[in-house]
Order: sequence, then structure tokens, then C-alpha cells
Amino acid sequence: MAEDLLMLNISNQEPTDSHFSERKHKYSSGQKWTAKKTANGKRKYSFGNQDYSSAKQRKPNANINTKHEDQVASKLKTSPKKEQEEQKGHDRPFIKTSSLFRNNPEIPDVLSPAVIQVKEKVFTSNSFQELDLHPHLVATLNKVLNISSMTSVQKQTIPVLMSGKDAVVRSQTGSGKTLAYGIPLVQSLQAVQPKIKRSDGPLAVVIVPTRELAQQSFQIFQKLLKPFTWIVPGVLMGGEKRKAEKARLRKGINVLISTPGRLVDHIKNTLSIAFSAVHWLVLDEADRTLDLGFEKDLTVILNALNAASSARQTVLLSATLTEGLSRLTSISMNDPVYIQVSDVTDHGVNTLETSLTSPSPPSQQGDSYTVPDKLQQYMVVVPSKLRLVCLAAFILARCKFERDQKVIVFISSCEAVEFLITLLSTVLCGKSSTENKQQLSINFLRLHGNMEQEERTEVFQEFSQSKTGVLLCTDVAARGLDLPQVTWIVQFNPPTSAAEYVHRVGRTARIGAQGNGLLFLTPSETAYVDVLASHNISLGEMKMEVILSTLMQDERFKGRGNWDKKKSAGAREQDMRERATVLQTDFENYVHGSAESVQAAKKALQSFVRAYTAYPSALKHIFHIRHLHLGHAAKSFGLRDAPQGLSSTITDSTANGKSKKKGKDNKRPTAKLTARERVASLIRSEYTSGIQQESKSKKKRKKKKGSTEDELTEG
Ligand SMILES: Nc1ncnc2c1ncn2[C@@H]1O[C@H](COP(=O)(O)OP(=O)(O)OP(=O)(O)O)[C@@H](O)[C@H]1O
Repeated sequence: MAEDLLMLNISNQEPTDSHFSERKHKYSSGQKWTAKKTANGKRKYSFGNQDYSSAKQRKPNANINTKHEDQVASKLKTSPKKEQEEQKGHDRPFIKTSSLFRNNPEIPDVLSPAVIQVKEKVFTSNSFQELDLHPHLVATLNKVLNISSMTSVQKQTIPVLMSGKDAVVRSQTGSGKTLAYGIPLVQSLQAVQPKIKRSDGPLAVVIVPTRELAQQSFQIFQKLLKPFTWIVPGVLMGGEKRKAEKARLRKGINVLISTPGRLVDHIKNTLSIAFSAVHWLVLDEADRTLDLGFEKDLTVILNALNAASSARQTVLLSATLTEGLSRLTSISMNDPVYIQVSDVTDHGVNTLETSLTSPSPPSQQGDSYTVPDKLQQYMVVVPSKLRLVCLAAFILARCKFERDQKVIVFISSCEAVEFLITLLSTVLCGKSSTENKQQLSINFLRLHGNMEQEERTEVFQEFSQSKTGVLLCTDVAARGLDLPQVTWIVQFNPPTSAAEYVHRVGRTARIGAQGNGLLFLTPSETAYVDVLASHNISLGEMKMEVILSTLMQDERFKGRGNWDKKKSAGAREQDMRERATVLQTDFENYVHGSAESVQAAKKALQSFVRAYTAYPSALKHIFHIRHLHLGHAAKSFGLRDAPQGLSSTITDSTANGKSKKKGKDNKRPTAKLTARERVASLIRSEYTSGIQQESKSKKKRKKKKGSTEDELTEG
């Protein structure tokens, strides 16, 4: 088929005519394709009352059409007469299994390099009673938080912070870093004499990168401060009414938890925060807070704090401390203690004690990251065209055929999350079917930076409390969130750094629990495995066929072949391919069933491509849009072809990416930003104060429409 013939030359991308190849193709909507010849000799196609023009003829690319696939295709091709006969008494349209499985790039053998697994022991046998803590605080830990023994990071960090020192703390995700700073902070504040009053204002400022993390940290402080009612915690975050926050600030907040953007907004506009009493500054997820786009915010915050008082204890924490952090430590910390919980179990070397006194920052150890011991990490190599069905099959495997599975799927853009949640929930749950298909209940939820705050909060609570379900999200959920009992993390789009990989995957296997991660890569992206290995992360391979074979258990996607009677491996493979094609056809039928869903799919595809241009230059050899086949990528959004004009948008975007910064760059549309600025823009879109969100959503309501570019820069 023509759609499968061209590869990788984005400037030549044009719509293809795959879906015109059947003379009459019956869809579930009951509409039919018809073909007419136009005056210029081109074919004009109509589906229902929609018109399409055919693409130019294309040359086959011999390199990517394997012999095996041709054999498979010829076996599957049916003569028109036979086709009609088989169609009788069968409720399925003719299925072209060849299309989805043909002309894909070959899947290379991927060997994850051997790495020395750095491991951290989560728990110690030491109890909180051993520390010189207020008895009410110990009782709260035992009775309210139900914890008794310290984790390794808590054992190392709490005494250092109680001695009044600054600290830089690195320990794996889900190891209890929040209490590692929360306990000494509360211990110190409850001891202040005379007792703290609300009117004293903030004595502690805790900066976290996202609103959900701010809420979560606030709730932990509420619990820790239960016995010490005179100390008031409070949270500031984007998406809430600024006026209400201002009133709360005026009343007095002693432990102030905030996202950076929102705090800067209040520093600049509210003028209600007196920082003179601040004793503590905590930067949780410190490396994220220092990421592109946040440096300025942090400088404003540090300047405001320094202007009010200089005597302060500062704590920086993250599972991934990077080079950038040493800059921050030099400007904001006083002779900090570096705490790193790691012991290289392969050699039996325990660095637990030495790390406490180490004079050198952890970044000098070459950014080798630790992931939880009980985390099973996999990757699957999937050609673009098959990505959607593969994700769907994976979700079905977990949520239909296994019990108590809670899955988080990371996706690169808000628009793609929005689109995929509708598509997956409609098609997988059988809501789109006009046939009498059995309906399936899967609790699909979504979380991204373009949602209204109220809904974000609801989703966060709902997914936290639910035992099963699928959360589709952007990186807004990658850091710090402690969502209980998550069993699988799927990275449908690879993250822009190894550090983000660690944080995403760290939403499972927390505090000693079991968990699993699955990273989707296309054949051209497999070198990413080496990048992860250079950070001590090693992945096992899961075969795509194993994931797709789940479809064999789901009769809703049964094709017309009688494969189940034939036991041979070849017959099983054909059955699996046919079912995958049925599922893909269901997706495409749904997408092409209305102009709105085609539009949503195009928007999602466009945002995916934009996000693809935002990989940092060090990863460009792996993730470059030159390696994307837009026709195949379109299929992964349920589109039959790459939309017209997409390639020119990208070409413009890349061309501009190469151009030098000029003048008032903050006024330039996203497509015209440099690559570095696009990364910053994407990050900011997920982590901003929410002020822009408020005003833009108002504007949006007025206009009732918005461009993708606008949405990329919203918070
Ligand atoms: N000493 C302890 N015993 C048992 N559970 C604990 C202990 N300390 C913390 N926890 C629990 O462990 C979970 C993870 O803690 P926390 O969110 O602080 O991890 P983290 O190290 O900050 O992770 P991340 O790097 O992902 O932000 C929480 O549910 C917390 O209540």
C-alpha cells in the first residue's frame, strides 16, 4: 500500500491513499467510500459527505519491505469474489492485516549493557524513639502516619538537620525524603520560644515543582503539626484564586508550601509575605526547580529571602541530583553536608557512612542513578504504526485479564493525553461499537497542566484512593507524587532525560513495594537504552508480540480468519495480527467518525511532533524528527494518513530552531522558539504558577477556541 512506502523524509510527507484502496469499504458508521475521477485525472473520494483527494503515486521503498511480510500479505489477500463470499454472514468489514504489519522498520536486537546496580536499603531497624524528638511528634508518627522504624535516608538526614546544618540529600524515589526534612523541621519549630504565632509569618518555606506535590506535602505537614496547633501550615499553588491566598497569607502561614511560580507571583504582586522570620528553606525536587525556566523564579525567591534575613537552614532533596545543583549550593547554602544513601551491593561496599562526610558533591560521581530494588524495568520496541494497538493491548492485559492493576501512562503533551483518553476509553471499553460488543469497565483518568485546578485535584484524589485504573498524564505527575499501589509505569513517550525516567518510574515500587516499568521505544530510538545504561539503569526487553498476544484472549477483536482452530505458530501469529488490525480499524473508524475527532487527533499528532523537537541536543541523535515517519506516526493517533501541512509546520519549526535568538523572544510563538526554548516552554507549560492558566482559560471561554501553540505555553 502506498501509505507504507515512504520513510523518514519529512519534507516529502503527503497524505496517502491507503484508505481509498478498497473499492467499497464499509465502516461501522454505515457510511461508504465512493470514488470519482476529477477533470485533472485525479481521483476524488468521498466518505459519507466528506471529500478527499488522492495522493500522488509513490515508489516503493525496497529496503523496508521484507520478503516475509510479502509472503504474509499474499497469504492474507483475498480475491474480491472470495471476499464478498466471506463477508456474508460475517459482521466484520474486510480487514487488511498486511497494512499494519507491513513496511515497518526492522526491529533491531537490543542488548541493554551490563551495569553495576547501585542499590539502596530502604529501611533501617532504628526507631524514631532513638532520636531526641518531642514525644508528641513520635506519637504522631506512630499513630497518625503508622510508621515506627526509620528509613535509611531519614536515619542519615534527621540528625544532620537537627544539628542545624544545611544538607543536600539524594536518595531513591519513594524512600521517605519528605519526612526526612519534615520531622526535623517540625521538631525545631515546636521548640521555638516564645511560641510561634500566626502573625510571625513564614518560618519555613518549602518549594516544590507541581501543585499536586504542594498539596501532598501540605497534607503531610498538617498531620505532623497536629499536636502543635499553634503552628499553621499553608499552601500556595497556581490555579487557586489569588485573592483567597492573599487573605490566608495575611492571616498568617508559618510553614509555607508553594510552587515556585506562585510564590514569585505573590512576592511581586501581593506584597503580603514578610520573610524576616524564615529559618528554613526546603527545595524538594531541587534539580527540577533548577530546570530551564525556573532559574529566574528561584533567583527572585532567594533575593526576597536574602533581603529579609540571611540566617537560614537550607535543604535540597531529590532522587537525581545533577550538575546544576552545585551552582545552587554555592549561592544558597552554607557548608552543606552531602547525604547519599547508596551501597554498591555487587561489591558489598557500603558507602552509607562515608557519604555523610564526603566533601565532594554527588554530581561528581557521574550522575549514576539508583532505582528501587523491587522495580522490574522493561522496554519494548514497537514500530510507530503499531504503538497505539500495543498500548491498548498492554492496558487490556493489565486491566481486563489481571486483578488490582493500577497503571500510569506518561505521554509527552497535554493534547495527546486528552485525545488518547477519549480514544482508548471509548474503543477499549466498547462504547463506540455499533455492533453488539460487550462493554468493559476500565477507570481511565487524566492529569495534565491544561486542566482546571479543581479537576486536577479531584483526579489526584480519585487515583490516589482507587485500587485499579489507568492514569494518562504528562510529566506533571512525574515528580514526588506518592500514589499508593501503582503496579505499572508505562512511558509511552520516552522522557527527555535519564533523570526524568527515574522520577517517572519512581511512581511505583515505593517504600520497598514491588513495581514495574515499561518504556516504549521505536526501532530508531533503541540507542536510548545505552543512554540509560550510562546512568546505571538497565532494562530487560519485553517483546511486542507478547503484548499483542493479549488480543487473542479478547473475542471483541477477533478477525474473520478461523485461526483458533489451527494450532501452528504461524496461525497464532496471523490471528494476533488480524486482531491487532481489527483493533486499529476500530480506532481509525472512531477517529474518522466525526470531524471533531479527526481534528483532535491532528492536534494531538501535531503536539506529539512538537514535543519530539524538544529533546535536548545531547539526545538529538536518537530523537530527531528526521527519524519520524509522519504517516506511521499518524496511525498511532488513529489517523489514516499524515495530515496535510504537518511537515511544513515542522520544517518551519526546525528551521527556526536553528536560528539565533533575536530581540523580544518571549513574544515569539512556540513554533518559532529555539530548541532550548521549546524545552523550557514545555516544562513551564506543566509547572507554571497557574496565573496564566486563569487568565488564558478566561480568554478561552470568551473565544471558545485556542491554538495548540497557546496551549503549549499554558500552565
Ligand atoms: N519510616 C517510614 N516507614 C514507613 N513508611 C514511610 C516511612 N517514611 C515515609 N514513609 C512512606 O513512604 C512513602 C514515600 O515517601 P516520600 O513520598 O517522602 O518519598 P520520596 O523519597 O520523597 O519520593 P520521591 O523521590 O518520589 O519524591 C510515603 O507513603 C510515606 O508515608
